[in-house]
Amino acid sequence: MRQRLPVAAGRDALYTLLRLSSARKGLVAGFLSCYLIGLAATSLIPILFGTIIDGIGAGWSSERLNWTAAGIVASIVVAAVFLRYGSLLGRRFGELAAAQLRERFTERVLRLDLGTVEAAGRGDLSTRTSADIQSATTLFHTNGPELLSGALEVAVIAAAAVFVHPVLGLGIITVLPPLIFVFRRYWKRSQGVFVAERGAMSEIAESLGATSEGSQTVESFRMQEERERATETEAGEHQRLLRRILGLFSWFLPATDMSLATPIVLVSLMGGLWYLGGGAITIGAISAVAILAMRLDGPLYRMMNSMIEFQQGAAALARIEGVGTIPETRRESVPEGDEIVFRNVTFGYGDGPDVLTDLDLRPQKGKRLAIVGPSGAGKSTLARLLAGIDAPRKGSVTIGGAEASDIDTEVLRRHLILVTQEHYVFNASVRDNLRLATPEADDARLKGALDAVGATWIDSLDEGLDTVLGDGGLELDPAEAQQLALARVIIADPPIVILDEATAGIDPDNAGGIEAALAGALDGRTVLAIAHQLEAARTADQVAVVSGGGIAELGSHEELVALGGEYARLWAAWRQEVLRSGGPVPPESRRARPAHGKAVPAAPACPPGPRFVLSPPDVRVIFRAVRSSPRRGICAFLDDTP
Ligand SMILES: Nc1ncnc2c1ncn2[C@@H]1O[C@H](COP(=O)(O)OP(=O)(O)OP(=O)(O)O)[C@@H](O)[C@H]1O
Repeated sequence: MRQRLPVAAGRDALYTLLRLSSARKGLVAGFLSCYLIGLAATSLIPILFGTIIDGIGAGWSSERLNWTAAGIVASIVVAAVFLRYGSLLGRRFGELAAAQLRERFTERVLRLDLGTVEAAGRGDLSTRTSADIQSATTLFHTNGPELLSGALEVAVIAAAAVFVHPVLGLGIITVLPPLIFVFRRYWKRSQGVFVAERGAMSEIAESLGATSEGSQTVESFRMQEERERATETEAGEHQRLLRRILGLFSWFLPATDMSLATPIVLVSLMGGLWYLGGGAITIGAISAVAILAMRLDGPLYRMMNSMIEFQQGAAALARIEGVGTIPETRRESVPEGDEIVFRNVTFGYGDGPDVLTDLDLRPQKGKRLAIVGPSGAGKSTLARLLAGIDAPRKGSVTIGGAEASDIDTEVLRRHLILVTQEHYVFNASVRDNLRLATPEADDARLKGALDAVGATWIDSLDEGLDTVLGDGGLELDPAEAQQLALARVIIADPPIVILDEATAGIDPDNAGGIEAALAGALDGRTVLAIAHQLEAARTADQVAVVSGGGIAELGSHEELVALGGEYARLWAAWRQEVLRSGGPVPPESRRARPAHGKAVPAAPACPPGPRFVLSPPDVRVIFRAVRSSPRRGICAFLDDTP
């Protein structure tokens, strides 16, 4: 059951908006002052225009009329300069506030418990880190300033109209109560729908991500239709919400249109009747107030147009702020040393059954421990517990005496690195990607680490370590990305390394060599290598077999093969599999041994061609064949399992 990340309440999002604004009081004050001066200047234009009309009627001198006209030109210039500068300040404020929002969000996300992220699903977090951040950023540098400047313009126009003629000016103000009513009603009804719409976007991202990541499984299990149906359901829900938003717009827009038409009709009617009735009003005043009423359209339409994006931004901001409401798990323990102890560990996921039960394990310090076992036995779970991602239900997993799940994340990272099959390549140079954990590492160290993991592709890059990776740069394939991650581990050089199928994405013919090189580079570190490729187990100092919820066997490769238990069976099965698939063969098999156990000279390297798995009764016959016909291209690997 997925547990979506929380969404902050609307007032919390508003509070963030105000807090980010108050952090840049100078810019906000500059923006508001410039806008006010600019808007006052624009409002002066119709007032002066009305004055000219009345002045002509009153027989003003041409000099006086010219000066008034010059006042209009000056107002235009002042308005242009101040509004432009105000807009620049608004955007500058928006960019800075958005940058601060992004930084705060990144910090919060990095502090999140991996378990929380996993429970929410990646789509939720990735939509918040991409589309939501984008929308919230637009809120700060475009829609927010537009709405604010629009509201200011409406206020200044209304004030100017009241200044020209208090009674007619009230005609303009009549637009405000119905508009505020319509806006409020619309906002109340729509904001929840906008938040739901963003959530539906996350679901689609989650679904598409799962389908593309698991494409092989989808194909293998013929799940295409099921996945299509799931995506269609989520897209259908998203469409339904978009229709609701359009439905809300279908009454909001006509209602605001009607409200907008009211003042101009009212002002013309009132002014005309008043003038014709011989009231104390001039044509100039009526013209000025009518022009001001007409100018209301501009800011109000601008505000309406920004509304959808503003609401999407506000919904996005509530989702971003929601991440900050997740209580932070305090991790305060500090390990003393690097000794690892699993003691009576019982663990299961969520409410599910126990995966591990009363497991005890004490890996030897500075040695390489291979963890093997059947699929689903709990090997990766063991790694997650040691990496502090999950805490055991019972018992303890300690590093240097401190509970792994309670060690401060920064401290834990210095002690331990977990390398899985998932590697993220940052949109930065190879050098920056490698130096993430160790900023002080020099180029020689970076190159040495790349060599150790067989990343020869670096030599073919014209710009070497300066080559930019990711979007717009060099796209690494999964195996190369994995090599980069392994090189990063060598550079970071932590005392404990967990390799969870870390070479699984690399071509099997090279994986063995890389594992060996990696083992050399990590010599003296405590390495827990979870291995499907049992070749890694053969070369490890110790092998632990995870089975039945605990450690079923523990010992060296030779000891466990001699024991003839679960490991011996796994080893035999793996070799059979390797032989069948024509992959790299474990060294013991390369040396053919007759039934009485006397070693024979190693067979020459095999050319590509058909391979056969032989059962023990065939051994002698084939031996003779290989010895007597070495040039016939027969290449035999003898299965020496009992
Ligand atoms: N996040 C999870 N939520 C629920 N169950 C999980 C989760 N991860 C693993 N499991 C279950 O826990 C059990 C142990 O899984 P784990 O991945 O540790 O096994 P494994 O030995 O590493 O398997 P494999 O060799 O196939 O990777 C399995 O039954 C698996 O389905």
